[in-house]
Amino acid sequence: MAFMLALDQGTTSSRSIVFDAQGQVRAQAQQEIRQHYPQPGWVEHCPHEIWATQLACARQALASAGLRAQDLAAIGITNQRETTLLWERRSGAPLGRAIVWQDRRTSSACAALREAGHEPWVQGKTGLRLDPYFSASKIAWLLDHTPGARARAERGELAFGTIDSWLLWQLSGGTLHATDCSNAARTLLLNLQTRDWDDELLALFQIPRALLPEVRPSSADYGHSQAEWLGAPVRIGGVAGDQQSALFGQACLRPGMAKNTYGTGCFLLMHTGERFQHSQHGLISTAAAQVAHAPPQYALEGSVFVGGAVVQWLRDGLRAIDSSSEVQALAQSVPDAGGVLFVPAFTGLGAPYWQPEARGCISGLTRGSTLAHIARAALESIAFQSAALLQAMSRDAVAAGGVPVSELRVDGGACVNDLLMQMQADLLGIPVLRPAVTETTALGAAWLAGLQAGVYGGLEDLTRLWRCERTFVPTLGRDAAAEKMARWEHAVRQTVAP
Ligand SMILES: Nc1ncnc2c1ncn2[C@@H]1O[C@H](COP(=O)(O)OP(=O)(O)O)[C@@H](O)[C@H]1O
Ligand SMILES: O=P(O)(O)OC[C@H](O)CO
Repeated sequence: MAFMLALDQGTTSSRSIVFDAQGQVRAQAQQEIRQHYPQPGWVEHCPHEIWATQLACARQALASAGLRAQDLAAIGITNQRETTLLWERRSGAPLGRAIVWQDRRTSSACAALREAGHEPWVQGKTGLRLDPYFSASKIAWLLDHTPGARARAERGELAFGTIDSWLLWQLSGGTLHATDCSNAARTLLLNLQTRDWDDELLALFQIPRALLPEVRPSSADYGHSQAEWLGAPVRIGGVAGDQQSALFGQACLRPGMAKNTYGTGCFLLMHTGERFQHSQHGLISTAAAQVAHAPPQYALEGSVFVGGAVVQWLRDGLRAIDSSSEVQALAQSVPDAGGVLFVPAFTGLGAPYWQPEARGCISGLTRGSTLAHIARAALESIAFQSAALLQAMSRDAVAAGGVPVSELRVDGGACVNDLLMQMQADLLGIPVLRPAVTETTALGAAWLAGLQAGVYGGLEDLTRLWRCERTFVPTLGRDAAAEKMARWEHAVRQTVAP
């Protein structure tokens, strides 16, 4: 029996999961990582802690599975994307902490580039917006605020990496400086069509090419881990950003197939095939995971900033529940939200609205409104925001000559909530499919690695392995769903400052 070890380095924790060739979880381990908030709007991670926790989890998962390194066919890496760090090539020492994707310190630098009219051509090449979310402005910030860094970068003494590159560097004992196309596509420096770093983008952000890792496909040869880490060298065969990895792990491998991950935020991705497609509806374009020697694949992506986090707010802010899992019972204690609408625009609204100044709003309250109605409206808000994204994707798909999305595959911590999943199916009017293995992010990395190692013959094998645990079928009439969406859109407009 072949086994794969997935390293899943996320924003709040490092996890490692051992999968068998059938895609079943054999063992897993997880450790939280510390969040550093040195100033308002800044978020940092310690690179040493990321590596130490990831390695400890890998060892622990392997031991709990009762396996040795020799039993592993390959390692796959998946990671929080965009998070940026620099290190010294000679010593491997990081130049300070990593700047996390959520960090907004480069907002004004990005605004200045937008005001100077650069966004259209940057979007044309990268599929992205000029936003501090992506890596480029973070790299420039580090070069400008770390004494001597810019000159050292130009001399080729420093390396830039997203978290995948950092883990590869560590695993290879400082011999491999590489990334995969799905991570590189989130830097604002990769030309999505040539799949190479782009000189005009490098010039715009004033980033020396000597800093950058080599870009490889997601399922490809990444060498072997050093024997000291797991007891013997293990082939590294897969690397992908966590959302593209989840799209792969959901076996969304053909144009029009889509997945939504319901975590703190929600990340919706739709495969668009071999075509780099620009959104007409406020979504971003990105590279999907790519298999070596196969054509590049693309996806459209949209994210909801406050998804499961609205349930955390019910718990910690309102103290309406003691744990997230209690929200379903509270929301189900009433037949509907009683006219209450909750737009959780705590930190503005992302795609397809792009309203950074919007703030949260609970409307439609009456004398009869209760916490249960608010809890139900909170759950509905996750479904409404996701539905708005999926509808935008379907419109883009149709505009490109394709067909609307016909089913939605789901994962993430909040997908266990049956009520939420039913609300989602009702609003969308398409089936919502929850897989038997909901660890799809790690599974995607394991599959990418397994493909490279020859555990699987091709993508058809993976399509066959994907199993549905439960399908939520829409029960609401389309007119009623449209009316609900219209009320939601009206409530969204109320959150935007006049
Ligand atoms: N039963 C539930 N119903 C609704 N939301 C839930 C439920 N259980 C967990 N959540 C939410 O899911 C989120 C955690 O999901 P997870 O995938 O672990 O997030 P992340 O990877 O973003 O840290 C939290 O925001 C939590 O409030
Ligand atoms: O760490 P996660 O799973 O919340 O994912 C973070 C995303 O990759 C950010 O783009």
